[in-house]
Amino acid sequence: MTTRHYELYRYSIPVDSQLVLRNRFLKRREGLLVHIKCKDNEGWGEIAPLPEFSHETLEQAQAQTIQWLQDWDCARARNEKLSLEGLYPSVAFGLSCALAEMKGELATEGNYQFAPLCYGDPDELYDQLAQMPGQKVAKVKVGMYEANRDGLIADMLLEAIPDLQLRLDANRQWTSAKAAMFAKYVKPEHRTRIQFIEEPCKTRDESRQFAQEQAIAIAWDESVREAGFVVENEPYLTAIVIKPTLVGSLERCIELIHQAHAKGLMAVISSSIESSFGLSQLARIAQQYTPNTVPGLDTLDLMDYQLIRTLPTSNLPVIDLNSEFVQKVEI
Ligand SMILES: O=C(O)CCC(=O)c1ccccc1C(=O)O
Ligand SMILES: [Mg+2]
Repeated sequence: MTTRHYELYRYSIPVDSQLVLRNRFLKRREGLLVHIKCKDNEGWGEIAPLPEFSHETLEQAQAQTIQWLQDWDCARARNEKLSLEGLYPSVAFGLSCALAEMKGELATEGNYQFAPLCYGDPDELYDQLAQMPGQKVAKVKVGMYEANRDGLIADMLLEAIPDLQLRLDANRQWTSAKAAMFAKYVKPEHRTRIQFIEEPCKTRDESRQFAQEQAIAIAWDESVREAGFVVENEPYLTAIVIKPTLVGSLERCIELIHQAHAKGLMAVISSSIESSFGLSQLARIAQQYTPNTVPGLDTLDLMDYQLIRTLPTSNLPVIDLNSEFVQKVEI
């Protein structure tokens, strides 16, 4: 008779309120760690719906996780599998990671060379880029201030660092007029070093039109999470951004990665502001499934602590399951 064990922990880690998510300041990042064990094999996963982005709340995710774990235990006792179909994306992702770890399907090696993220001050980028081995890729958030300022900054960075590739992220903030204003400040000879702008305009059609008119590459991010999304080749589309916590199970993410690669597009594994625990798993997923693409996981510095598993690139203090920021959830 096989025995299964499962445990759930809830964390709440202070984050620097500099973090602006659609003008909302996040004070703490909260989520769950799930631990499952079957005979000698065990696996962990992180379930952390992101306020304003996820449709599910942490309470809903927690209740659904507990129910799934109980159903899973019963199903396994009958030697049946239990599907992750229909679960909230954050729950499906965290549970699928725990299952994959338990089954030894998740490689241990990770890709920790993230694209440094710049929220506004370009000076901070210079140092980081100088220390970056290999491909120099940085990501700058745009669309929060004046579009012409965004254009000037992008052009200045591309001018100053000749081997720099830039990713820009507008989060659908620009009207077509503002997007054109941005482009006006980026010299034509610099535009090919913009790997992509994530969702420049309010609608996909406006973004497509902008890309063609300005000869600037784009990527889908928000669109990837919309119902019925399929990866298709389009002029100037170079990448899709995959935020697994917002997308769903590892299997769904892998399917999207395969679709993207089949069309010659990059698939960029990206952060939903998970703890270092979740980010380390995302770095492993990136290494395993998108080994030639720099992942977009540079969000750990927003937090005050790392959680149990650390990133080799971080010096932040580490907290464990006994910390005041972690509580066991009684099931
Ligand atoms: O993708 C990255 O490089 C960093 C993560 C990031 O930008 C992000 C993180 C959480 C929610 C939304 C976004 C976003 O792409 O705008
Ligand atoms: Mg984005």
